[in-house]
Amino acid sequence: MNTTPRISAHAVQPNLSPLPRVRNIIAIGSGKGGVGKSTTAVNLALALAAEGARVGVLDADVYGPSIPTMLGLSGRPDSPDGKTIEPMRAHGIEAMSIGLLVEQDTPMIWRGPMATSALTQLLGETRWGGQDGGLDYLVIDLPPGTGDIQLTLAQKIPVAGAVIVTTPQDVATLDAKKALKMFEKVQVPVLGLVENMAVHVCTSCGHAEHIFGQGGGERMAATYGVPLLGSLPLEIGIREQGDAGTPIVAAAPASTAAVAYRELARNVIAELDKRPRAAMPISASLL
Ligand SMILES: Nc1ncnc2c1ncn2[C@@H]1O[C@H](COP(=O)(O)OP(=O)(O)OP(=O)(O)O)[C@@H](O)[C@H]1O
Repeated sequence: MNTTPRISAHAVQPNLSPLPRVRNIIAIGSGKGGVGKSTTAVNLALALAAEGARVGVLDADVYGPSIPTMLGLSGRPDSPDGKTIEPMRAHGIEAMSIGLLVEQDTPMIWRGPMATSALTQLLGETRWGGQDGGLDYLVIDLPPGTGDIQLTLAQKIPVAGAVIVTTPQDVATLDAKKALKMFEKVQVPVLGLVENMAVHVCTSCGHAEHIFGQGGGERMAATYGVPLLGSLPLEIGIREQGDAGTPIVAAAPASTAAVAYRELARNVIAELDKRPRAAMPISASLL
């Protein structure tokens, strides 16, 4: 197996101050809620790490943070200097979430600007890659939709590319198109789509069913001229492992689903490779 990491570094939008230790920020968005955005974000992050990269994940879903549960994280992150926060670690990747800073049952009753400012602070004040000499990829799990938070974050954070998650269902692709348009409007390159819950194979009889419809992701990708980066099955193991805090890429790396996430990760890297290179190599930007 070739384990040589193929790490990309890309130009970011002008006028945005890049995070000094982060080479590529990948935003994971969706139009509709519940389509599997967080599940995709954590498994993609782990799959990128399995390709040999140093990876972090930021849970930007302030109103429904699920990354701590999906990564099996508990407790509070450390702040040795009282100014910056150490990211927490799980399954070989770094993670930060508003959910790690508040009680689990505390609702975030914040208006858009407050949530956005809390998130940009969380992003900037976390010592990403502090122990590993930097991160190759920081995966940001955005809240669903195209509201104030997503828009402001997309404008404020130097995102190398966005990945849009949808199910094949019309109501989901319709909203995914809005997310795609939003990224285009704020000049964040759309790397492509992920079609989640594309097919369900019965564990008893092997019958394949397209519960949420068939070909929706492919059609949308063709219509908008963006790649279909991956197609994930609707599978009980993906749900169970997410709930258990050991996502399927970590728990069952040889499973069909994990192999599909690894392919997604390689496609994301390949898409980033097609973008213009950043002027500064990571070794220099880390100085
Ligand atoms: N491919 C899959 N197979 C089976 N279950 C899945 C799959 N993808 C996601 N799920 C499950 O669907 C539910 C919603 O997934 P997830 O929380 O990742 O969605 P989301 O789009 O991030 O939701 P939200 O809008 O709340 O942020 C979870 O219970 C998750 O375990």
